[in-house]
Amino acid sequence: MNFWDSFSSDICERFQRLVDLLISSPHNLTSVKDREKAMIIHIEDSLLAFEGRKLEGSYIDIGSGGGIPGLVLAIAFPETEWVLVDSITKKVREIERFSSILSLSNVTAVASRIEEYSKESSRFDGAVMRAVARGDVALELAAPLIERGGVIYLYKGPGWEDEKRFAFLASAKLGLQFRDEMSYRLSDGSSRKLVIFKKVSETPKGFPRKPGMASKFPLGEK
Ligand SMILES: C[S@@+](CC[C@H](N)C(=O)[O-])C[C@H]1O[C@@H](n2cnc3c(N)ncnc32)[C@H](O)[C@@H]1O
Repeated sequence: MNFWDSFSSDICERFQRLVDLLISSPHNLTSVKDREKAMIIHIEDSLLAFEGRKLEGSYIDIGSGGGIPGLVLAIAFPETEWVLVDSITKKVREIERFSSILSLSNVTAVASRIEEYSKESSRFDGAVMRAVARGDVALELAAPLIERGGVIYLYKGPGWEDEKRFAFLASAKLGLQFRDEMSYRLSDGSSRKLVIFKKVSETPKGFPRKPGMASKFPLGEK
């Protein structure tokens, strides 16, 4: 079965509409301006990572930019609830505009640094992050926001091989456990990974650290 055949025509139309909105945004949300390429880089990548998985519950997309992968997953799994966070307000306003045009009632967009948002937010069943930070930094930003038993999904490219040792060191300090590393290939031939960590114990006191500290003094190097 063709990959796209697993989605209804209504859902496929929303993916296409989202790509059109992304590439035509005046706020430079993506360097990919070709519609077909953008379908692969943004929609296919967001979805293939979760092929064969069913998402349920509440999720946070940290460093969502123009809403990727959060908006795509919110469309694909309408029964899930999403909070999409980015520190750049104009990007978040665009996410709000896209959600409204696409009539997505399961998406909330928040303009904040994630380290600040962590202090006031309730917890989520899972977090997704694509192209935000090195593995150890990403895990530190996500861990406090997840329920115990919840899951962090990192979208990674081939660079994961070089950064995984940092992520593993950090995970031990954050009450996280590595669960899986799933490889997939986009239809343009590029290879990707979905890396999965589970929160097995409470995040130790002191996290989140102040804004910027996670990347300035990464846990994977201490
Ligand atoms: C390269 S973009 C990736 C956007 C999107 N996830 C994607 O894959 O297209 C990284 C985004 O993360 C956001 N970001 C980085 N650090 C952040 C932080 N500490 N809190 C909130 N957003 C952050 C940036 O503002 C930027 O929009």
